[in-house]
Amino acid sequence: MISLNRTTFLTQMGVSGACSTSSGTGRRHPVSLKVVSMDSNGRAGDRSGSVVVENSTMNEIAKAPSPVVEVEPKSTASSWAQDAYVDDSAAATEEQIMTPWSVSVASGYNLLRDPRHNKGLAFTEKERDAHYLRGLLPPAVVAQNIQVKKMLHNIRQYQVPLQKYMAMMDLQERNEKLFYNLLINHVEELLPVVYTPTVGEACQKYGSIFRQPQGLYISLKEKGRILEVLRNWPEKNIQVIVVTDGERILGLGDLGCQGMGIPVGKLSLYTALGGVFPSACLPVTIDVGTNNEELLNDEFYIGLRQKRATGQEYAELIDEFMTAVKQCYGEKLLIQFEDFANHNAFDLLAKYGATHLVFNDDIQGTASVVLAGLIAALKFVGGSLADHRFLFLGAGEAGTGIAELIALEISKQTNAPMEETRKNIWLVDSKGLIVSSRKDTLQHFKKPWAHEHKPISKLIDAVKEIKPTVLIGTSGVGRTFTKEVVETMASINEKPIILSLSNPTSQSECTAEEAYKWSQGRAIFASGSPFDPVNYKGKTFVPGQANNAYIFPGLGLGLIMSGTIRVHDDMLLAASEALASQVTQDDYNKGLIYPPFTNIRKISAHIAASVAAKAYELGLATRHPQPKDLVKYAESCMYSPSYQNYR
Ligand SMILES: O=C([O-])CC(=O)C(=O)O
Ligand SMILES: [Mg+2]
Repeated sequence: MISLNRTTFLTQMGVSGACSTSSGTGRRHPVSLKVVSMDSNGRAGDRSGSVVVENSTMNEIAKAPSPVVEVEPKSTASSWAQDAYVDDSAAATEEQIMTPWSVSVASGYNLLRDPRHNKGLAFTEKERDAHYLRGLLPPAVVAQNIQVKKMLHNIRQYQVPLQKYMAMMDLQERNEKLFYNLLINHVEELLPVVYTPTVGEACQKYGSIFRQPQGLYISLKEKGRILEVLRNWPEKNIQVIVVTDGERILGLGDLGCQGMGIPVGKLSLYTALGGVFPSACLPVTIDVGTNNEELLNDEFYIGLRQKRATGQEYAELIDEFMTAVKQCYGEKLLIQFEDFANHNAFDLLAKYGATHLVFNDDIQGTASVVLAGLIAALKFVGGSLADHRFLFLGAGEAGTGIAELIALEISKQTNAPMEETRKNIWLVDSKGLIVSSRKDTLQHFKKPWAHEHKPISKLIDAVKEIKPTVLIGTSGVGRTFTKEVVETMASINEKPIILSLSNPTSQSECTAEEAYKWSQGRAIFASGSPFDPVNYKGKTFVPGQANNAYIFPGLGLGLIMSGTIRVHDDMLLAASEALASQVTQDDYNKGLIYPPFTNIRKISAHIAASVAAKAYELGLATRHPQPKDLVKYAESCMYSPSYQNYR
């Protein structure tokens, strides 16, 4: 048995940066980190996690007579994963509680139940010998591509999308590499299963389908000890957190604690589409209660059974969380806010934008993807953004976020001030057109859009009056782009741009079929949730999916790989331009304003490179020197779902 100083050990593992330059060809040991913790009564608990250690790193360990290696719990803590866990230091007093660590090579039964390292039947004969797996597996050795084929076959047997979702989640909990291999190589087919729209239904029924917990739950019960709770998570080198409080899950409203499906789903896309390592991703749900009566009365509900905490109680819990994650994971941790209600989302972004690397997917990610689609759509319809008139149904996070980014892009293109460029952009909310006479009663994020106009209460009248060239739905209310609305758009424009962005499919403002049929095949249409191609009068129309899934994985990778410490609007513009530039002539020929998801890893690498380049230009990147070829660098940073050889 040998001891390693923890700092040396972790540095050798490259855990302070997932973008290590490992060629991926080296042999690796599946290593489980084991934390033996004690509660205040001195009872021992046990949390295990795993890391893969490069062969060279493990040479010394390999010489050890036993596969169990203990890591010295005392260390000069300042360099342990750079910013992390600084209080566990040599200077700490005896009264200060610390976490004793040990590390062991995963083997035998435990290895088969460790999703990060399990390969199932793909373990080779040699690995079965070396890792005490003899007899624990049937004799057949099966290659990963055959495992993928089998899983795909099995998933296709399920008729019900939720069953497919559950099968995918089970796989993620059983064999992570296989899960990602399947998802990456069949992304068009499986994205709607692990993500929108099925994830919406999964959240609604999360309590009854709940098997293995995924992610970290932080509820009001944990107030005052969030730092401690974070330490229960088995991974220490976290680079991205997606956090929700479950109050506005997609267009489905308050799903409380059951919103966890969203951070889990978003982070699996961070890995599958953006190549961020799964071990670096942490899904979090903050449970402050729910106002959803149905859930409160549901015996299978998994969250706190109380009405939502608001005001100071809410703010204090969020603040404790934000402080704790920065203390634990450092300045370069990316925190993605997801599906918070409007009344918190803007304020949280404004508050923490100054102190943390934060990004609101619903405000900024959606804005960036829509702007990309519009830039691409101009190839069909001509003119510049400044020549168009925009009307939104929905003036929440997505609506005002998109509107603001369009105004910013026009302002950059024309040098006109934002107050001017906003004037061609109109928003309708539940009370009608947002106009100056409503200004006093408007929420602050709507005020910049209150232009001079007589009040109009109905969308159809606003369409007739404003005569938009682009109609964008972000209201979260389904079927609001009626036949009359679409027909009116088609009577005003030769090629009306119609975006039905609300999710999931049930909340879409209109279907793809309706958009094409009611516009006689002239609409340029995209939606937040996927729709199948539509045949109209013998022609096939392929609707694009204007979903923030195009943007956040690449944007996140760009921020992480450059060590960026703050998100800047110019990075969102750079992401939009990079995405738009990936639309090929072939895509245009099919009527697409977004490239297919099949090429998403390549697209994400381009987005990441553009975002990183902008971060370097703005002086916000901390990884120096700047890599020469940022696209290649982004690709080299990406997680591979292929199995690695274990010695
Ligand atoms: O999750 C999605 O599909 C897009 C999104 O952020 C939302 O609708 O809130
Ligand atoms: Mg969202």
